[in-house]
Formats: sequence, structure tokens, C-alpha cells
Amino acid sequence: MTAASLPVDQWITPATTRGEARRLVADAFAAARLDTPALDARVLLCKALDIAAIDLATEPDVAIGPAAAALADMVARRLRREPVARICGRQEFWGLPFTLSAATLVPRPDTETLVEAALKAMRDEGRAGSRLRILDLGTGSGCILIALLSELPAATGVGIDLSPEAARMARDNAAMNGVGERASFLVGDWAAAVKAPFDLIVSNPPYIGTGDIEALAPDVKLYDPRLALDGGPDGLAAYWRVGAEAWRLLRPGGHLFVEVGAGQAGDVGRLFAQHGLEDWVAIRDLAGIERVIHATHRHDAGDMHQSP
Ligand SMILES: C[S@@+](CC[C@H](N)C(=O)[O-])C[C@H]1O[C@@H](n2cnc3c(N)ncnc32)[C@H](O)[C@@H]1O
Repeated sequence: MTAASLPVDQWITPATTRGEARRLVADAFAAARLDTPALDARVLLCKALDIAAIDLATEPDVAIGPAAAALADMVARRLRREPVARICGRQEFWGLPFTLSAATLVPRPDTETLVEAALKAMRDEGRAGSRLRILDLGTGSGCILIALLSELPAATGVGIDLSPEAARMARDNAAMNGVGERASFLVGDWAAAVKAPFDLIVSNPPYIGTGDIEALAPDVKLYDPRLALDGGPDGLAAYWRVGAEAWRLLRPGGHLFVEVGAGQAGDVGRLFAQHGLEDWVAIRDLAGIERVIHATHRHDAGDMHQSP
């Protein structure tokens, strides 16, 4: 009989040493076919014991003591495919810490492609030090807006989410990362409640086709909020709204950056062109996948659509 076939609290006890626990947990995760068993074991052990990775490596013979119960609970959750970031309630993005809740998507490294591209555009225009106004549609944890504000010292931003809990979390994250005074967060249906021109609009909207959600990995399908995933029947529903809002709200010469799913770049670029957003280009992520669409609002101010 292997440890993995027993309830976790029977093989993780206060007498288990750090080194044994590390090996047992990694073995159980490997047997459950998790992608990164050794890494997950180390991160959860450090979290449960409130120690640094170096303490785990240099003092493996210390018994884990009363933290055994918390560790057993975390391991059982991971074996049910809950992502490590959710169990820890934290994820790093753009080198900054973000607190998560059940209402927020776990920020993905791919989304840093969008942040990088938007920053490059601002720097290329020599505007990184300007008083830019930024709008983040579907802000979730606030990761995109907060990362941008951390790099653009005179910019201010508005983040909007339909989920009140996500908007609250984003507000807390902005304060934690020292940009709270330059960011405001609203609850709303995309940008329906927002006026005034913006220099930069960013969005990572839900883009999974409704019928494709069931086939996603359990870590995603069971734990990321449905509101953050479901992009309607063809995955493109949110882009129609974001495109229309960008046309209405961007100042002439302003920029729109959106994340897209693999294979969606052409559809989203053409959709934005139908909204009058010109010169769209696709930007690839580190895996070579077209991950971000950049479009520009080139019309004169007099051409701008009026809000209904
Ligand atoms: C893919 S998640 C992105 C979250 C975050 N920006 C990120 O990159 O990690 C999409 C976000 O859009 C929000 N959302 C979905 N429908 C919305 C709507 N109608 N209006 C505003 N936000 C919406 C979801 O709650 C979710 O936080």
C-alpha cells in the first residue's frame, strides 16, 4: 500500500520530519500525475511550515510538529487538483505579489506579454513618464493594471470587473503594491459606466468557448471562476464589447491591448477593425503563440462615437 492510497493525515503526522514529508508529498503528487510534483511539494511545505526553501533544504531532520494538520489539508486539496496558487492564496505576476480569492483568476505568466507590449508602446512614444489614463476591462486580481502602474509613475488607472469580490481584491492588491492612490476599481458590465477618453485600454477578457470549458484541465475548470473563462459560444463575445468600448473611450491615437486565446488572433483583429480600430498587429508570447492584439484608435476626436 502506498501513502497516496491512505488519507493524507495518516501519513503526515507531527512526528514526520521535513525531509520525509517532502519526499512523501512529492511521491504522492507524482503518483497522482501532477505536472510539477517536487515543486508543488516544496512550495506547500514551506507555506504550511511558514519557512523559507533554504530552511527546508538545510534542516530536513526537524519534525514538522503541529503544522502537520495544515500540511495534510493542503496536500489533500492539491490532490483534488486545486492549484498551488489558490491553496497559498497568492501568486506572483510581473514580480509583484497578488492575493487571490475564489472570484479571481490566477494571473498567468502569458499575460505578462500584454504588460510588456503595452509598456513598450508607451516607451516608444516617449510617454512612459506622462500622466496616462489607463482602463483595464475585466480586471480580476488587478494584475495587469497594477503591473502597468508600477512601471508608469505618473499614470492613473481604472479597473472594472463584473464581480464585486474581484474588484475588492484588486483594490487590496493595488494598495499592497503601493499604487492604490493612482488606481480606482469599479463594479460594472465592461465599461458601461465609464466616460472620458483613455490613452490606453487593456483587457484579458474571458475567451474560452462555452463548449470547450468541460475539456479544460481540472485545475482550471474546477477552480477558476466561470465568469473569468466563459467567452460565449465562439469565445469571442467579450471582444465585441471591448472593441465597442475601446472605440468609444480611447482618445485619438490611443492604444488597445487585449489578450487572446491560441488561434483567436485573426478573428479578434478583424473584429476590432470592424469597430474602426486600425493597424492591428498580433504579438507572440514566449511559446511563439499569438497572444496579444494591439490596435490603435486613429480617428479625429470629432469622429468619436458618442455614448448612448
Ligand atoms: C480572464 S479573467 C482576467 C482577469 C485578470 N485581468 C487577469 O488577467 O488575470 C476575465 C475577467 O473578466 C471579468 N468579467 C467577465 N465578464 C465581465 C463583464 N461583463 N464586465 C466586466 N468584467 C467581466 C471576470 O470576472 C474576470 O475577472
